Amino acid sequence: MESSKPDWIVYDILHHWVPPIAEKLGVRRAMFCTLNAASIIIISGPASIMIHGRDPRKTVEDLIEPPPWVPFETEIVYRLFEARRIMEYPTAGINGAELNDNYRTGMTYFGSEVIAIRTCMELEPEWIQLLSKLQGRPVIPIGLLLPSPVDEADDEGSWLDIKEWLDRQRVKSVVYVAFGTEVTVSDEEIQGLAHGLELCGLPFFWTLRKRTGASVFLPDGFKERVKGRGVVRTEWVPQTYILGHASVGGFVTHCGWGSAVEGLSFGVPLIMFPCNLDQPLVARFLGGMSIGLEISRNDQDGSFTSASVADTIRLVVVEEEGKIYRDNAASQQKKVFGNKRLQDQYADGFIEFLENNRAEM
Ligand SMILES: O=c1ccn([C@@H]2O[C@H](COP(=O)(O)OP(=O)(O)O[C@H]3O[C@H](CO)[C@@H](O)[C@H](O)[C@H]3O)[C@@H](O)[C@H]2O)c(=O)[nH]1
Repeated sequence: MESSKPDWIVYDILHHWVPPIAEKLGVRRAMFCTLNAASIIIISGPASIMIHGRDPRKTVEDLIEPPPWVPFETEIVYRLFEARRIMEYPTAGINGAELNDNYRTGMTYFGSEVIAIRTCMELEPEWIQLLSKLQGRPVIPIGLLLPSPVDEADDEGSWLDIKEWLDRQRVKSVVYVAFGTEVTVSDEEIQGLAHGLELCGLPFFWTLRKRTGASVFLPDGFKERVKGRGVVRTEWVPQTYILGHASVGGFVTHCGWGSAVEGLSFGVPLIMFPCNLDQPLVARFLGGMSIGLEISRNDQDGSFTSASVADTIRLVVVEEEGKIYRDNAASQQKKVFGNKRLQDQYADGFIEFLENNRAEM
């Protein structure tokens, strides 16, 4: 920063050490939140409370209710087994660990002049306004940052091989399965999902990255039984290219905000299997819009059956009773998630804001 003298620095929500350095050097400061507004508000409240460790939520039961700083009614809450996972998360804000995520987020808010956030007013106006009120700073929704179009010459992640397989499948018949880059899906969960995919009878493409479980954890004989119908890849794949392919008809997702937005930007309805962090909140939020359906799980321990995996997939992707999810995903794609003009306006607006509010020389 000292040598390049930027006008602005834009940083992630946990980089609490950036704002004091920038301020000293006269560089303007924008925090960039890659979570949606409802999720970040529910995860961490007003900066002053987070910095001083005064989060009133101390028990699992506290987390299954909306936090006290949300003044309106909402269905966006954790379930019991999810709240337990939140409590156990190593850097969770509510476990009192030094420099925990809530402290860091609080300090980042505190040192920032504005909050830029990957969302838009069409989706969650009341939450965006609340975020600004709670943190006492302007909040700039910068839109959903739509995926770049497919570059046919780009073979990153063996796209051309994958495309060749997708091209051979029927339109809107393939189930794409992926759980992002951070969460750990247990061996037991992988087994349950695998049996469910086998049972659903539809073609599927599963990116099961090594971090979330290697192919050795798949049920015995799984690969042979689904041969020709199912593909399992353990290395990085070009997710947005896959989701944009005409053969994809449903997305089994952990509901990371990035993945959810990508799927919906192509009008692909979601089969939701949220794991941790903001993901359950994203699932409740999008579930409320009926653009996807959660795989039902036991409230106490999160267990689920492979039959419910198969049924949810079939309902969302092919069954007549699930048409509402496909229709809503398609109409929301047009209106909001895939509306390039609208989303570009948000991004352009942010750039304009940065240009009009440069650091004083
Ligand atoms: O093989 C792969 C695997 C992932 N991706 C991409 O990686 C990104 C994953 O992002 P996201 O869906 O947001 O998931 P996480 O990586 O798990 O994201 C973390 O950050 C998100 C906010 O940015 C939170 O919503 C999540 O809960 C948190 O786990 C997406 O752009 C995917 O397209 C690929 O392109 N290929």
